[in-house]
Amino acid sequence: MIDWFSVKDLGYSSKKGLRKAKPLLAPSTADNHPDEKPVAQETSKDKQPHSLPRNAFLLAAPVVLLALLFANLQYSGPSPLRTITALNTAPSFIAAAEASIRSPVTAAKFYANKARLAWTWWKVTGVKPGAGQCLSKRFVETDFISLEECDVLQKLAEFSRTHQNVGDELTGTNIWELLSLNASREDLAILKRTRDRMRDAVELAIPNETPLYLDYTHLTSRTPGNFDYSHGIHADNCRLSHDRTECLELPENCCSWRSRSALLYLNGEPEISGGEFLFSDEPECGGELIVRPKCGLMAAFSSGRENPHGVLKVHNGTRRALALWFTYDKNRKEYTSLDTPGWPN
Ligand SMILES: O=C(O)CCC(=O)C(=O)O
Ligand SMILES: [Fe+2]
Repeated sequence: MIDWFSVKDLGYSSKKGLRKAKPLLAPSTADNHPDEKPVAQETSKDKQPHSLPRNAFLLAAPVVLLALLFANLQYSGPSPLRTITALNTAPSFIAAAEASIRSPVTAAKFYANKARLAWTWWKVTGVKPGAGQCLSKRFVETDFISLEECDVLQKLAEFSRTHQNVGDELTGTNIWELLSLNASREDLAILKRTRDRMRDAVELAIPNETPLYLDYTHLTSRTPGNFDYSHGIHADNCRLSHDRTECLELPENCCSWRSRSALLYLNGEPEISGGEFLFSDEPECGGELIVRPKCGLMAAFSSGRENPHGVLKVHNGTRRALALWFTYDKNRKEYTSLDTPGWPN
């Protein structure tokens, strides 16, 4: 489940990446030193330093909420969901998304989550999120999984043996391969849980009336290459023309049925240089945006022409990511059966 207005989110900042969450409320002295004698008569002045952080937080919360509300009201363009209709290649997608928002409960969850995501977007990219429009087609999450979980997923990514690119810059592995190579059940359980959580986060942030299914799970490893891009600018469910004004149908075998994409990065901070994820230029989203991959950072977006993206060259190290694609087509679901041999229930 999503951690609404997670307090630990407030510990991050800046374009350059993310620093560790810091607690907002300092532990009280009494907690740290149980043997310390209580002060006999504390004056109200004495109390102030202890209560200030809590008061500051209580005062700041409504101000932040009002600021986010104001940012949303300022935006006067078309409904964010309609914007996707105009651009997305699947015509039924937006009607379904709008219908799903009509339920007051879904709407409340959606807007609360959107306010939180607006804050996260700002912290990660340094750009105000176009007063909300942008967030209906792309968003980022920070601290989505722990360092330990990143390590487990990196270990699974090491199983990769499917060479896919010129110069062997990219290798990837999938669930079938992991099962056939007897990856540990505990590790697979972490993979399963992570991808289910990613699905939930994507479904909540960019909704639709029908359920979202996992279409394909790819654990990728990218190493230094000879080109400027490790993965050139592209869209995931159609083929972008060079001037990016058109997006053509992809061949039958892949992947026009994909509606959502999500990438979760797995490298600890000093492990790699380069390999930045790039959202290509979109004026209402703050122009070209670079997201520096880091353990627990997730970038997610709708898979059509509205989200051209790519990966810059890796300079050092092996860049590892969990890439997921999602579909609304039940027949494309990655697992038709939960009791696939070896796959944790
Ligand atoms: O690894 C990434 O950051 C993006 C990869 C990607 O866009 C893709 O595989 O389609
Ligand atoms: Fe992609």
